[in-house]
Amino acid sequence: MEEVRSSSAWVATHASHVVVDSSGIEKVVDTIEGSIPKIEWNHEGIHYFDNGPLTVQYLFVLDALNFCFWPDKDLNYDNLASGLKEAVEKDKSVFDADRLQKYTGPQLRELLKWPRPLPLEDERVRLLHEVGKELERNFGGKAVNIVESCGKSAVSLVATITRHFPGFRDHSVYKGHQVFLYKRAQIFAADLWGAYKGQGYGEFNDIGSITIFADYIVPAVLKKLGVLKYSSTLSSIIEANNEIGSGTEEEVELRACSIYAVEKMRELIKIKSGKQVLSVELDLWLWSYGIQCPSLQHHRTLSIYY
Ligand SMILES: Nc1nc2c(c(CN[C@H]3C=C[C@H](O)[C@@H]3O)cn2[C@@H]2O[C@H](COP(=O)(O)O)[C@@H](O)[C@H]2O)c(=O)[nH]1
Repeated sequence: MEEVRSSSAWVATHASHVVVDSSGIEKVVDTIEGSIPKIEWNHEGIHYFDNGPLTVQYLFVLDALNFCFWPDKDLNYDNLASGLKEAVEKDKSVFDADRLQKYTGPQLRELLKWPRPLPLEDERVRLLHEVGKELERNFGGKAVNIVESCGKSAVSLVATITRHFPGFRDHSVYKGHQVFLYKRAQIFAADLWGAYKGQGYGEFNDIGSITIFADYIVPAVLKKLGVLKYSSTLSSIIEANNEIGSGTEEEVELRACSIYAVEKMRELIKIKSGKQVLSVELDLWLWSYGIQCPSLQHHRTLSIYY
């Protein structure tokens, strides 16, 4: 996504709280020598997959809710993915557009078998309603129709989703510049690509244009790897587990500098080893590395975007 790459680059070159350290990038590239460990999509089989259109509906609902687990220390992505998987295995109509428009908080909790209110529960329910309503209004109720309308282009899939679904329109205005991050729209394309192994509904001729998904894990991993350097103020906010506001300079810089840093890593890998590594592959490696470091301290922002 050109606007994601170029607006993230603008942030990185005007940042005041986060620095992208090129020697840190050099070190990481040297250690992986252009061959990142191949992480299998659908680790531990937590995702629903039937090789058909219902999987597309499942992934779209999953990525509509794929954000902000950290306020509940027991909740994580796997709970969401496997909870939705069990729900749809039990009742194939559970993600029908008309039903998505009616769920309440308690019903979503019941669906996920979560014993207490979910973080940002009202927003999660509102976003389900938004998805159901727009799917019904414009896509015959089926997410597969969005995929089929994008002519095997991940860029046009992301553009269509961010145009029609405000909840996926992950952007900020930073120092007077609009910055596009599009984390959940891009990860939907990547999840399709991963689930269907680049075939069928996962076939994209431009998957290379997808950037990493600027969540709260990847910036922390890049900091741990010495690729990102934080100001002392920012470091102490994160170490103290204090919240960082959505849309603040600090938050935007953490996310945008992560995107920019990985694009730089990609370029350096190409120069050093001639290998064309995808940001999606780098992301999966960085994210998997992150969720295996229980001590990893990530920034805490209440966001519906990641
Ligand atoms: N950058 C990036 N961020 C990702 C994912 C995924 C899962 N992707 C699936 C696709 C292939 C794999 O097999 C995965 O199963 C979730 N997240 C984000 O992490 C956070 C959840 O963290 P925690 O609270 O610890 O569970 C939350 O913001 C969530 O949106 C990813 O791949 N990349």
